[in-house]
Amino acid sequence: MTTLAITDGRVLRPDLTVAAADVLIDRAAGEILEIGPDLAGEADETLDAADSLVTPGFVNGHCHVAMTLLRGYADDKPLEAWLREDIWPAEGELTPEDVRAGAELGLLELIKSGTTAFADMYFHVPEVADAVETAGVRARLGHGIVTVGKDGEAAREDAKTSLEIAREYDGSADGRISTAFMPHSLTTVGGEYLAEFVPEARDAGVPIHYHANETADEVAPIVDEHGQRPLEYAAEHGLLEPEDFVAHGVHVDDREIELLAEAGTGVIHCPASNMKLASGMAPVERMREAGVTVGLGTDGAASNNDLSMLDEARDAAMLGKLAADDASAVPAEAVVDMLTRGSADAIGLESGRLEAGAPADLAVLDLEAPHLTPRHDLVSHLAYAAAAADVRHTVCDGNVLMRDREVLTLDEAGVRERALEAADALAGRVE
Ligand SMILES: CSC[C@H]1O[C@@H](n2cnc3c(O)ncnc32)[C@H](O)[C@@H]1O
Ligand SMILES: [Zn+2]
Repeated sequence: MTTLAITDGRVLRPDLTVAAADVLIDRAAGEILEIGPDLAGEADETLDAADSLVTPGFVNGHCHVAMTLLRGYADDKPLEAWLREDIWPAEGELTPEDVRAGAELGLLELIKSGTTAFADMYFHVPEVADAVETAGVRARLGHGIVTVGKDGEAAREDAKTSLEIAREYDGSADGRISTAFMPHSLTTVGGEYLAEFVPEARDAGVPIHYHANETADEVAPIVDEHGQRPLEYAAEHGLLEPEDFVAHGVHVDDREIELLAEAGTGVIHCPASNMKLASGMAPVERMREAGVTVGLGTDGAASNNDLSMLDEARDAAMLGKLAADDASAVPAEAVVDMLTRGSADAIGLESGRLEAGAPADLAVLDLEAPHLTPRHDLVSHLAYAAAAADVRHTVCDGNVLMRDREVLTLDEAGVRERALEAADALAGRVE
């Protein structure tokens, strides 16, 4: 057994207390062996965490990681116009190589900001999976299905692709990659395809992930056409199971919150995307009070415009208070819980907590910074004051992905150069 010790840090425990301790990791198993004093002597390798906070690696519960190529490409529009006028035409030009370049850029950003796991919906998933395997993070990946505007054959092909990808890649990259069946949303995938393919996804044993209740404009047609709220419609189509998770959940009423809580279906709150596209304010406090598992996600870099989960945490706290008209709503502890355990639980991963037996997925944040001084409360700092640049080490599955701010699994300069080239060529093709 080879071991790694994270030494002399302050460790964020599952009960959200902080203790001075070392973390001893079994590298081959990718698991935490022990958290306690003076473990450096038992380790083959050490990672210094003096003056640092050791936290579970952040879990990004909803992303389109390759959309980094479209960062800044189209801003300041609402969802529907943004997708139809700008994003979908550009995505129509993306090659598998572009998606690989965009995914690597996004993964670089995730590792540099302390994220060790993410859920991703996109196309050209083999390229995303390959990049994830190289980068060393954990991911739940899926091919996003859109059937509107397609003939029956093309629509069925898209759904079949999602199922095949989910079957083929589940458990790949030494178990770091898991998958899901991913209909894009309840309005962009026809009910007949849900009826045909959801039972197959259940047979394949993979969860289902989709955008839901993101904008008021997306809710209205479902109510008009089916006489049901979107999540009632989703339940009727077998899309609300404990392993499933929905992105956004902004416009949910009391009955839908009850349905989510009863079903155990997770919600990934994406506050930055919801603010930028002016989609609305999710009732996070009410969902958490009702017992819904709530996690956090960035959504894609084209609607955010970065992939920092620490930014997302701060946004969730701020927006949650505004939505509830209550400064005590969505407090720091709730936000840190959503950033780590909440997202992990929602997307069906064991990570998100630092304790013996848990996956060795963690981030180490440098506390020696003016904006993290003084240190009354480190949970408060994580929720409100820490930033991506404070992350000094990132570890996933027992492997050091970034040491002292140097990413070890990806060549940063090469990744940036390939992404720049791909983005410029893409913009040229779309014009
Ligand atoms: C078919 S792959 C996924 C698909 O989703 C698009 N997308 C990005 N952000 C959002 C969002 O906030 N709501 C709905 N759809 C979104 C992305 O551009 C891909 O086309
Ligand atoms: Zn999305």
